[in-house]
Parts: sequence; C-alpha cells; structure tokens
Amino acid sequence: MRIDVVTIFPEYLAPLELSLVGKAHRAGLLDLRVHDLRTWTTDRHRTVDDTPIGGGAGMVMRPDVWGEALDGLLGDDGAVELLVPTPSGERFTQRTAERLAAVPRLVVACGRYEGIDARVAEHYRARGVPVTEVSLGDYVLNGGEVAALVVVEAVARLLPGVVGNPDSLVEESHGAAGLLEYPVYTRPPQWRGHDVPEVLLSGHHARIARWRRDRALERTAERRPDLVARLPADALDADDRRL
Ligand SMILES: CN1CCN(Cc2ccc(Cn3ccc4ccc(-c5n[nH]c(N)c5C#N)cc43)cc2)CC1
Repeated sequence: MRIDVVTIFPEYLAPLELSLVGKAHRAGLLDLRVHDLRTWTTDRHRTVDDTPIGGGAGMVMRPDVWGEALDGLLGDDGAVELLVPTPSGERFTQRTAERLAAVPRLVVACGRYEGIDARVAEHYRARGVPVTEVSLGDYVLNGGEVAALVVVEAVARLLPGVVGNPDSLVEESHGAAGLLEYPVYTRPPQWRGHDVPEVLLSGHHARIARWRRDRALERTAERRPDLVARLPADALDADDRRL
C-alpha cells in the first residue's frame, strides 16, 4: 500500500518513521511519502492561503496550489482515494481504517487555517476520485496533520506483516465484538497492594474468557453506552444478560 501525505508541515509526520509504521516503511510493507504543499507554489512567498470569499475570520487554503499538488498524486483510475481530515468530516473509526487498509493508494490532504477551498474535494469527486472527509472527533485541532498520524498508524497496523502477532488484531477494542477492551495485567501478580484478579492466574481458559467478556461488557456499558445500543441483537448471550 502507498500512502502520500501532503502538508505545509512535513516535519509533523516525522513520528511515522518510528516504531511499527517506520519498520513497515523500511521493510517495504508500506510505501509512505510525505510532501510539502509549498513545493507546488509559484510565488516568491510560497503562498498557500488567501482570505475567505464571503468574509469571515482566518484564511482558506487556495485551490490552485492544492490542485497542482493533487493532480500529480491522484490518477483518475479510481485506485487512489483522497482522504481529507476536517472538523466537518464523518467520524474516523476502526471500520474506516479497515476499509482504507484495502485501498491500493491513499492520498491524505492535510489542511490548515480554516480549511481547504471546498472546490478541491468537489473537483476530484467530479473526476471520479473517491474522496472521504474524516474527523477524529468532536474537538477542534489546528490542522489535519494529527489526523494524518492517526489514520496512517491505524491503517498501517492492519496491513499484512506489520503487526508481529496478527491474533492481536482480532481481539481489539472497537473490534468485531464492538465492545471496549477488558483490563490487562502482567507480572508481578502483586504490586503495591494491588493483586491481579485470581481468575487470571487460574489457567482456566473458559473462566478467564468469561471474566474478560464480563469486564468488557461492564466497561462498555459504563463508558460507551452508545456502543452497547449499536450491538446486533444476537451479540449478547444469556450469560452476558445476567450482568
Ligand atoms: C468560523 N469558524 C467556522 C468553523 N471553523 C471550524 C474549523 C475549521 C478548521 C480548523 C483547523 N483545521 C484546518 C484543517 C483541519 C483539518 C482537521 C481539523 C480537525 N479538527 N478537529 C478534528 N477532529 C479534525 C480532524 N480530522 C481541523 C483543521 C479548525 C476549526 C472554525 C471557524
């Protein structure tokens, strides 16, 4: 999979050269390329923004500079998806990450200021490019770079060979079960007067699995009742319903 990230702050994406994503990049499992949007400016001040038409505070990113940058990165063969982080986007979820992990090429357009001129997304949609506008959540960031870091990491870890133990991708929070993750522990069994739950030391796998599911259900009901409400009717068995 190839991911191109376009930004006026390329150094913001430097953390992607660390850890798993960096290893995947170096191993050739992920072709990650970061581009400075100012490369495509033509004036001596390398201008990427202008005042908003219709008035309002702040500045808007110019369509012409973005067009020059994206024309070079987006074909019109549909094999490339344009991802635009924005406060007004659809919520980015694990389902989004799973879908994007199957896309051959992704171009992430990181806006700044008040955002990117709306005609940019409109133009590439009209040219048949799949364009997805995503938001990380209901809070305000200063630009799309943090979202790009999140998207690249969430997608890259789903690519074959990136995560050492693929089983760890199965039992994940917000995974197929739709529940939050159960609490995890490691050694020592006693730490500052806090003991690991006895059942986890029992070696009784069925009881451990039951305990973990119970804790996941309790956590989800307590912290994310919206996820419980979305569970399919057959998701909870009789044991679950005793809680
Ligand atoms: C007058 N009002 C009219 C509404 N605007 C709204 C607004 C517009 C842009 C920005 C800054 N910004 C620029 C590009 C960009 C991309 C993503 C995100 C982003 N924020 N939160 C998420 N979950 C994000 C994601 N993903 C923010 C971005 C902030 C606030 C304010 C002024």
